[in-house]
Amino acid sequence: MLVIGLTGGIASGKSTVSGLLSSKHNIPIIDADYLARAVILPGTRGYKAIISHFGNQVLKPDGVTLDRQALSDIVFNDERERKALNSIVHPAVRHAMVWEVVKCWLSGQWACVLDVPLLIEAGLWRWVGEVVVVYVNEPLQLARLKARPSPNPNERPLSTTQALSRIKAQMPLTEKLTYADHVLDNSGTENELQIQVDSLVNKWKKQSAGWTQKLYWLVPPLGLWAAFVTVGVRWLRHNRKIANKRRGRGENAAVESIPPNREEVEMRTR
Ligand SMILES: CC(C)(COP(=O)(O)OP(=O)(O)OC[C@H]1O[C@@H](n2cnc3c(N)ncnc32)[C@H](O)[C@@H]1O)[C@@H](O)C(=O)NCCC(=O)NCCS
Ligand SMILES: Nc1ncnc2c1ncn2[C@@H]1O[C@H](COP(=O)(O)OP(=O)(O)OP(=O)(O)O)[C@@H](O)[C@H]1O
Repeated sequence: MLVIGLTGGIASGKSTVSGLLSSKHNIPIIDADYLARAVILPGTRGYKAIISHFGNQVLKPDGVTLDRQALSDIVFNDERERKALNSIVHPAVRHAMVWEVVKCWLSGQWACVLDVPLLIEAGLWRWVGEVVVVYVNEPLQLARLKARPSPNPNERPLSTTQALSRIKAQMPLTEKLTYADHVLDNSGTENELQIQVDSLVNKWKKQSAGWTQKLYWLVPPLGLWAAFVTVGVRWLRHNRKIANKRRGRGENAAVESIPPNREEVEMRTR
């Protein structure tokens, strides 16, 4: 089974891509944001740890529900507090994710997607077969983040300062590109994004169509061996990229691997 790690920057379009992968191509999605919510619901160990660390200031007036906005204001403005929250939530999310992958494998899926905003930062990129980064430049990212409707209608849209502090809480997207096996450039329309997604899925389908995939499923030790080889090759390839980057070549190569966005094309042709 092909385990695909899908990442990007905040509001770069990961959910839009995973929506396409799920609805159009029927690929199961394991959504880290969803799991991160589930592991801190009232009564869970995560919930108790959050209250014990952050206190009642992160509770709504009902005294039970977590006030996500209040928690965001703290963690997106203070790296130490963000690390504290991560250390509560991330182990539980990782645990839940492993189970979801096992369930996909047992049900005979040919692929599954881990939609994880912090795939690179948390080191999970090492454990997937393919890393896909959804890319937009920062001005477009900021504009889309501010324009995105909040799931809670009572919440005000993010200010520029709030939006920037969320963007800065993650590794710069250009740096994430150095980890990518595939880059989806989301600077254009959703239709243009869909064309890139379709072509990537076709490539994966061809790659997974052979008898070896069926053999790996039927003979689990072989499947495990193939997974170890994939992970080992990924580490070696990335170390080589980093070594090239240190020699001053790799970073440009990664950035050049994405198509120029519309504004850049317009500027170049002016
Ligand atoms: C801070 C919280 C309460 C904000 O909740 P809110 O509903 O406003 O946002 P939501 O959960 O939908 O996250 C939106 C986006 O913010 C970014 N983000 C969330 N948490 C983090 C973090 N710790 N560091 C960097 N970026 C983050 C991601 O890109 C995510 O997709 C929540 O995101 C949270 O519990 N974060 C810690 C867990 C985490 O790291 N989640 C990311 C996936 S594991
Ligand atoms: N090609 C596009 N053109 C215009 N708007 C887009 C495009 N792709 C995504 N959007 C919009 O940008 C916003 C962010 O997209 P999306 O929610 O998919 O990003 P995300 O990377 O999943 O964000 P997060 O990390 O916060 O979960 C959404 O409002 C979405 O509708």
